[in-house]
Amino acid sequence: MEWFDKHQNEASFQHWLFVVVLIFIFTFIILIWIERINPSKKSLNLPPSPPKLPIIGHLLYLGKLPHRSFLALSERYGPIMLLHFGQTPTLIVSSARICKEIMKTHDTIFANRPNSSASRAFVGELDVGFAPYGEYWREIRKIFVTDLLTAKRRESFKFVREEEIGKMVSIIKESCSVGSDVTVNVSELVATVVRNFIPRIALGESWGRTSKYADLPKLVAQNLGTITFEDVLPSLKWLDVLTGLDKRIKDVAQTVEQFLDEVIDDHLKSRKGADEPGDFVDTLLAYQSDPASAIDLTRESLKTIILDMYVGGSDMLNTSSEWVMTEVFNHPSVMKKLQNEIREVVGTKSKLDESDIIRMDYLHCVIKETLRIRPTLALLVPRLSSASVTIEGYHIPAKTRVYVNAWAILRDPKIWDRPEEFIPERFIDSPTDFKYNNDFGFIPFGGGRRMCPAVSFATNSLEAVIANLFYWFDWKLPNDAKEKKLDTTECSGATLHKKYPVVLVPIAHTF
Ligand code: HEM
Repeated sequence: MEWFDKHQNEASFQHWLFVVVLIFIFTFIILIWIERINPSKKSLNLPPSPPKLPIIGHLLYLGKLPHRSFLALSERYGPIMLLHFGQTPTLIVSSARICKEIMKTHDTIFANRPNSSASRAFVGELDVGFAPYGEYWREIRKIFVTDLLTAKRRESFKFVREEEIGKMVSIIKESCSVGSDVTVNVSELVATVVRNFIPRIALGESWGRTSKYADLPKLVAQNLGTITFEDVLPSLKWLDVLTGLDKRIKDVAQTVEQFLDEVIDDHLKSRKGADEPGDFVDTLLAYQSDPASAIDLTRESLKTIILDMYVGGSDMLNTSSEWVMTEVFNHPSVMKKLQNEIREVVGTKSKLDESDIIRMDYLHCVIKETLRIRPTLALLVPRLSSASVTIEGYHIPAKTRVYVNAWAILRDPKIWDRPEEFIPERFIDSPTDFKYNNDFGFIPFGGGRRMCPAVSFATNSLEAVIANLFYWFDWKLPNDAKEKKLDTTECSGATLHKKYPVVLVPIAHTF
């Protein structure tokens, strides 16, 4: 009897399972059919789109490295595609011609940013990166750019940068003196320079309190790149709670809040006079208390703008320095040529001044070529259309998210000769520049109104770190290295990180 009951139960369970699967398949087919015959969509000339699944849309096409998946898709569907991530319409742009339509012809329509669960938790729409296009964004971006550009501030960056890089050089020299095959983790050392340098210029403090919050920039950048259920399938947002994603983002946001509150309170306690040199927070506080200022800067706005400087600065600079080091090391003839240039320009001074760097033309080319072949933000920062618009005859609805696949454009064979090869020489005597690039083929810092406001600051910092690493030292792989080159595997995330750190043996150069 027991045996009969058990099998009766099993049979009934299998029966129900069969019915559930059948209903599921049936619903799926109906949804695909509805999607195909939807007349409202048929009448609009929307950009090409691969077949999509009900509910999740094209989510499966994202893959581990979306910039690579999108390039493969664009080879089939063209340089302008409309995908749906869950319910979110998303335009994927993979050619310079269409990028120009987005960033120049229709720049004001695409000058907004979409937000996400993470961006709402960290900055709302109050920082430079996520503020909607308009008066408020214009004003805070102006503060940001002005602060980065004033001669006084540039001098202070130079001084702090030289000091922090000097410490890195001393550490490497020490390890050279220990033995002939002692490795250094260059990624970690560069991260330390940046971790010390950015807080000093942004917050006016060095490795003190910030050590307690050492991982914050990385955590914020990682979480900003996270897609939650709420972002793509709002009706399933309860899954974010179930998977712990919601808590993870809230926890990081709370730590960010606590950190920035401490920073602001400390600055308020020791306010500087108008003519004393201050840091970025002082600039913001001075703006806040100036009755002639164009907008009211609340404490919340202040915090998010500081976060832009702190996180944007740290994560971007670390990642790009690692890639420069990797590409240069993996191309010995480039490394030799670069070292010759740096050592020739510095001469017998036995000190590398930042003013020397202006004369290092090949170094500028190396930085450009690295950011071409390894753009730190492979898909830039997404834009959002504020009205419907026609591009190349296609209807782009309002509120469409736009990803410009910079990674694809920067290796487009129609623009670049031998695009997969690392050839800094391509930039010698070339007018192609980060800021003035009218054909939109060279866009590692984006373009148009929302282009990165820190181009010069970022490239100057990168050049200073790299020039020192190749001036003072020759480099080789550890004796037990299995490969002859540094690994170039990429990691998924908003920023194009390297999967493995740069670990090399330094050899102090004898002058
Ligand atoms: C190698 C380093 C860097 C790269 C490759 C880079 C790249 C970018 C890109 C691609 C964008 C989006 C542009 C667009 O939508 O067209 C952007 C925006 C931005 N970047 Fe950078 N960036 C770097 C360093 C920095 C640094 C050091 C800071 C801060 C000190 C910074 C602050 C910002 C801000 C605030 C925005 C938002 C601008 C806006 O929406 O108006 N970036 N960056």
